[in-house]
Amino acid sequence: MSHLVLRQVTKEYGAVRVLHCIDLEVGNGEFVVFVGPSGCGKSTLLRTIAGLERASSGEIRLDDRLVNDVSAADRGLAMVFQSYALYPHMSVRQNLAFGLENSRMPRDEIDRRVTEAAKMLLIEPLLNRKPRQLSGGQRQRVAIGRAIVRRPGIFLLDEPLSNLDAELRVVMRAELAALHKRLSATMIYVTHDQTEAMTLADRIVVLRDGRIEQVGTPLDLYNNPANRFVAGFIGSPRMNFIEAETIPIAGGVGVQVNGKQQRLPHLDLAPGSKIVLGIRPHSATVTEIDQGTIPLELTLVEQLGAETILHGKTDRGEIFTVSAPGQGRFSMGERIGIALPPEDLHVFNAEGQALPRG
Ligand SMILES: Nc1ncnc2c1ncn2[C@@H]1O[C@H](COP(=O)(O)OP(=O)(O)OP(=O)(O)O)[C@@H](O)[C@H]1O
Repeated sequence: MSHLVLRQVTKEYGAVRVLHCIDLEVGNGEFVVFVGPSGCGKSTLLRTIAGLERASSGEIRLDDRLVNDVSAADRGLAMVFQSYALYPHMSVRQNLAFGLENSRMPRDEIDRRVTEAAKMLLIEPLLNRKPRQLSGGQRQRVAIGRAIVRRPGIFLLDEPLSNLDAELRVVMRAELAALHKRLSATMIYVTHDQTEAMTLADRIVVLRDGRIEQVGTPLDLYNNPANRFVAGFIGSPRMNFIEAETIPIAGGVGVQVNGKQQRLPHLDLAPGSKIVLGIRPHSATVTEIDQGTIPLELTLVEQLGAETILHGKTDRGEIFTVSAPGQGRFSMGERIGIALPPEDLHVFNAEGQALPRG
């Protein structure tokens, strides 16, 4: 179990900078997840920590040791790839043992570690099979086992579940969470799946265009996104955004929603400021079209059993999603009213930065 510090880490490929001044600390035993859209630099950051890429500038410290010039093999980390990267001609047992044999570890210690990892991952009966004789989930277990036997300071996992079907992903997600607890291991995990990030992480790092947008616990990011990008990225279905302009309301400012004034408490803005209101689909409520509610024309109705997800367009053409509890009778083309409870509204300025809420 190791602890990692990144200070002002940048990575450039030629003239293109793909990581910008990354500052981050990952504590002993922490499970940290990097999320962000495709191409934002998640894998590059992980590979730079692993030593598979060299940082262009900045410092990488593992347990207070500067490791910028230390090779990947000597950093004491283990990486698990999306592609599993198993040796096809070797048995599961040989795949698990291979890295240890290369380090000239005594045979009985290798056998002990292989057996222990195989037991932990429930792959003992598969030890004599070749990778092609395994299912996707079993292969991924072997890939994780190969990391476990090395007893690394940090596990680095690059989209390890993305080749699995939806059901197996959920099972493996739970197993990974249990494994993290059991090993008390430091883990850094890359995914573009925000549900995976929410369910696994102690802390999430949201990246965009090679920069950190926000770092926090899953609920920190969900409840208090620092900006519109994080607000839209964390939470499913994604947050709705509605453009508005502040108006003076007795003792403060507010907004006008469909002819009705709504106060925005604790908002320190001049009247006439352009803002964006954010509301999660599970916070907005479906009601009659009335003064103060936003009319929505439904374009898609998704019956999920316990809830109905309604997608539609406002009269201004903004796309809006709302969740109605239960199995309501809605049809496409129908017009409904949406109420925005003021206590659940997020407010962003014109630049997309979140404004403090009461
Ligand atoms: N070897 C390379 N040479 C040049 N550019 C690269 C190289 N590797 C990555 N990049 C660029 O760096 C940026 C970040 O890539 P990276 O693979 O880290 O993104 P990612 O967030 O992991 O994306 P994805 O989710 O699609 O895997 C991308 O714009 C990519 O094109």
